[in-house]
Order: sequence, then structure tokens, then C-alpha cells
Amino acid sequence: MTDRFADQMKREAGELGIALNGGQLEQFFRYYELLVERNKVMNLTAITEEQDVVTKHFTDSLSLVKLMGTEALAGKTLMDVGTGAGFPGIPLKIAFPELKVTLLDSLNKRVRFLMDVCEELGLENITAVHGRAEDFGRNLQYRERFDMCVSRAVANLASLSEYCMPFVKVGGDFVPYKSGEIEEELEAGKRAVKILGGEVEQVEKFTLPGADASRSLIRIRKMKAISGKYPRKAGLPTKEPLH
Ligand SMILES: C[S@@+](CC[C@H](N)C(=O)[O-])C[C@H]1O[C@@H](n2cnc3c(N)ncnc32)[C@H](O)[C@@H]1O
Repeated sequence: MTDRFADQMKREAGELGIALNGGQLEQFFRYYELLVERNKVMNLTAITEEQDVVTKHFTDSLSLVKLMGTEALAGKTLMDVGTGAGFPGIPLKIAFPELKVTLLDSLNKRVRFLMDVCEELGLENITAVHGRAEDFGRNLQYRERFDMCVSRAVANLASLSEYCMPFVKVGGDFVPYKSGEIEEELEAGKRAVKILGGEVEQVEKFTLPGADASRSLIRIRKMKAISGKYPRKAGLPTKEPLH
């Protein structure tokens, strides 16, 4: 691991109130190496420059603590829908080893990559599963079983809520990671959130170190059990978003 990598990772995590030890820094660096290596043969990410990976993938993923704090994450169950190359789920798992994480993606090649990463990094209590959120959300092994569901760069709020809310226990939280101006999307998605038993509780806007682009985390609390009608069959949440 280079000093530059360790310094940047430590500094940016530190600014979030997360103290990473040497083993965790090694895990982040190995993850970065695997990402770049495997990206040569499969499409995992457009961001490959070391400093950008740290800020735009790792630190961005860890920003969940801005909303939830660090204490609230210990020992919780977390579902990451449409995790792709593992964001935000894997950085959260590295930083908070006691989290119990499930990574879900509809592209099997990516899921195999995630399994390799978990094995290489020696991560425990984390599983990567292949399938669509609309199907898993109906499976009783996953339905309303998680304290938290997170998702980054997968769909607009209305569609994404139908993907994610079914996984969250009553009293738990769904937290979408969003970029840019979100007011319109929030307005358009509010009704879907309500239909699915949720309530928008807080919006945390922030910028990443050294960047101007606006990022947002939305905390949506699950207030009541979801109707058996949802999620609708695969494809419908994006084709005909609830409104
Ligand atoms: C743009 S990528 C984002 C990946 C990662 N969350 C990130 O922020 O880098 C979107 C991912 O969502 C997955 N995806 C899209 N629709 C899905 C669905 N209905 N169920 C599960 N995964 C889905 C895709 O396969 C893809 O890997």
C-alpha cells in the first residue's frame, strides 16, 4: 500500500469521524487493486484513478455516517440494492466490521466479483446475491428483514423506493444516495414513498473532499408494513413508477 493512499483514506474517513486501523486500510487498498485489475476485463467502474476511487467511491460510500452517526451502524443488518462493484456496501462493511451486509445485483458477473472481493479481504457476515430487487423483495427470507437498505445510482426515487422499501423492517431506514439537484425527484417520489409505508425524515446535503458536485442522502423511515401488492413484477417499478 502506498503512503499516499493510506494518508488520503485515513484523512477522509477521519473527517467523517471514522478511525480506520492498519488492517482496514490494507483492506481498502486491496479492494482498490482488485477493482482496477478486474475492470480491465469487465465493466465495473468508470472511476479508476487512485485518488478518485478513494473520494468518489470509498468516502462517498462512508458518508452514510453523516446521517446515521457511527454508533447506529454497529451490528445492524444492511441491504445494498444494485451494488454493482460493491458501493456503498463494501466500504461500509470494511469500516464497520460488525455490520451484517447483503449485496444484491442483477448482473451475475458483478456478483462473482463481489464474492471474490469478500474472500480476498477476509470479510465475514457479508453475502452477495444475484437477482432483481423486485423478485428478492417478495422472498420472505429478505422481505422486511433489514434494519437499513441503501442504494446508489440505480433508479429515480419513486422506482427505487419500490425496489428498496420491501427489504426494510418497520422502524428501519431506507437511505438512497443521490447526486445533483434532488428537489424535483423528491417531490415526484414522495407519494411512492408514502404508498410503500415510508416517510421522508431528513435530507443531508454535502460535497465530497475537493469537489463541488452536490451529493445528498435521504433518510426514509419505514412507518408501517408494506402492502402485499409491492413490489410489482420485475420491470414495472421503472416502467410505471408509482405516483
Ligand atoms: C449504475 S450501477 C451502480 C452501482 C453501484 N451502486 C455504484 O454506485 O457504483 C447500477 C447497478 O444496479 C443494478 N441493478 C439495476 N436494476 C436492478 C434491479 N432491479 N435489481 C437489482 N440490481 C439492479 C445493475 O446491474 C448495476 O450493477
